[in-house]
Amino acid sequence: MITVTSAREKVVSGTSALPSRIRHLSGALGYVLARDVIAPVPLPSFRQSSMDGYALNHLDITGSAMTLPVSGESKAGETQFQLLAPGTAFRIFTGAPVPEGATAVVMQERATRNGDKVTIHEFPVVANRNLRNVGQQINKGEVALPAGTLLGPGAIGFLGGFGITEVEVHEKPKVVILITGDELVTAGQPLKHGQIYESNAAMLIAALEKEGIAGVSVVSTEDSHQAIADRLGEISEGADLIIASGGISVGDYDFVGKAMMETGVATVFYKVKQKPGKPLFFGQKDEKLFFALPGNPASSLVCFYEYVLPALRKMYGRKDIFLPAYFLPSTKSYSFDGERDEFLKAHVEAGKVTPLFGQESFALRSFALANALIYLPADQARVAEGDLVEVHLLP
Ligand SMILES: Nc1nc2c(c(=O)[nH]1)N[C@H]1C(S)=C(S)[C@@H](COP(=O)(O)OP(=O)(O)OC[C@H]3O[C@@H](n4cnc5c(N)ncnc54)[C@H](O)[C@@H]3O)O[C@H]1N2
Ligand code: MOO
Repeated sequence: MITVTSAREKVVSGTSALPSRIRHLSGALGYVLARDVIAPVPLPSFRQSSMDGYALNHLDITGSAMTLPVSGESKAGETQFQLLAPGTAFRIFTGAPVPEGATAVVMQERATRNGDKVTIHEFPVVANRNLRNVGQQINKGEVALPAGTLLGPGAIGFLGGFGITEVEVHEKPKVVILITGDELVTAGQPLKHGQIYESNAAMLIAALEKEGIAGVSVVSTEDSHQAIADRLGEISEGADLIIASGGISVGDYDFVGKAMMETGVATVFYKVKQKPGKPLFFGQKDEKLFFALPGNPASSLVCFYEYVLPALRKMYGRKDIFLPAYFLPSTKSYSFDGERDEFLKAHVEAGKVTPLFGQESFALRSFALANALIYLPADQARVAEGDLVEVHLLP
C-alpha cells in the first residue's frame, strides 16, 4: 500500500501530454494551447475613442468654457482616414477612429452642442484622455497567449479580436468506462432482491463532461475473469484512458486487477493508504492509462477527482492538474482512527468548511451536497472546531 502523496506523484510522472492538433476557435473552449499564439496585429489596431463626445487637440483648450467649431464626425465603422483641422472639434463615438491631429476626447456630458459649435466644460483637457492607443493592449509580434493557456471564454474572445479562426491545442483523451458487477441493473428494469441500479457510469460521465470530455463510451460486463479480460482488451484499442469501476478488491469475484495484468497492463500501484478508495489501481500499457476504481460510489468519485482528473488534465496539456487546495477552518470537530488518510465530503461557505453527514464509501447523498473534499492526513486524526484543514475544491 502506498501513500496518497506517492500515488499522486506516480500518476503525474506516468502521464504525458497528448499530441496537438488544429481546432477551429469556436470549438476550442476548454482546450489548452500547444503553442504560443503571436499577435498578428496590434490591439487596438487604430486609435479609437473610448467615449461618445468630441475629439480635439487638448492644447486648443486654454481656458474653461471654450467654444470650438465642429468640423466633422467619426462614428464606429468609419473607414475613411480623417484629419482634424486645427482649432476645431470632431463629433465622435465610442469605438470610432480618432482623426489625425486630435489628442483627446471630451465626453459629451462635459460639452454643450449649439448648432455647428461646441462649448467644452473641461479644463485642462489631459492628452490621451478617453483614447485607446494603437497597441495599448498588445503589440504585433508579442506573445498574445502562451502555450499551456487553458482557453476560456475570455481567451476565445481575445483571440477572436485578432481575427484568428484556428488554434493549435492538445487533443483531449478518449475515455472508455468498463462497468463490472453482477448485482447491477440498468435504470428502467425492475429490481430483484440483492440487485441495485447501476449509477457509477452516469456519475463518471457527468464528471468527465464537466471537464469537457465528451463521447465517452461505456461497456458493461459480468463478473467473470474471462469476460473482463476480453472486454479490457477490446475497449483499450481506441482509447487513451480506461476507467474500470468495481471488482478491484480482494473478494472471490473481484477479477479486474488480475484481468488488467493478464492483458499486459503494467501495475504502477495498487492500494493507496486512504479512505475511501483504498483498492485503487493504476497501470499502463503502451501510452494508455488504466485506472480501476473501487465500486463503492463515493470511493469511485473521490478517486476520480484526486487521481483520474489530474491524469486527464495532464494529458490535454493543463498545468493546474489537481483540484485547487486551500487551508480553511473547520466548523466542526472530527476524528478518525488514523490508520489511513481520509477524504471527507464537505461544504465550503464563507471561508469555512463543514464535513458533511454520511462519510461512508457507499454514501453519495453527502457527495451530492458537497462542493469540496477535506483531505486529512493520518497524522491529523483529531480536528477541533476552528482547526485549519486542507480543502480541495470540486470543479
Ligand atoms: N475483505 C476485504 N473486503 C473489502 C476490502 C478489503 O480490504 N478487504 N476493501 C473494501 C473497500 S475499502 C472497498 S472500497 C470495496 C471495493 O470493492 P470493489 O472495487 O471490488 O467493488 P465491488 O465489490 O464491485 O463493489 C463495492 C460496492 O459498490 C457497489 N457498486 C459497484 N459498482 C457499482 C456501480 N456501477 N453503481 C453503483 N454501485 C456500485 C457494489 O454493489 C458494492 O456495494 O471493497 C471492500 N471490501
Ligand atoms: O476504501 Mo473503501 O473505498 O473505504 O470503501
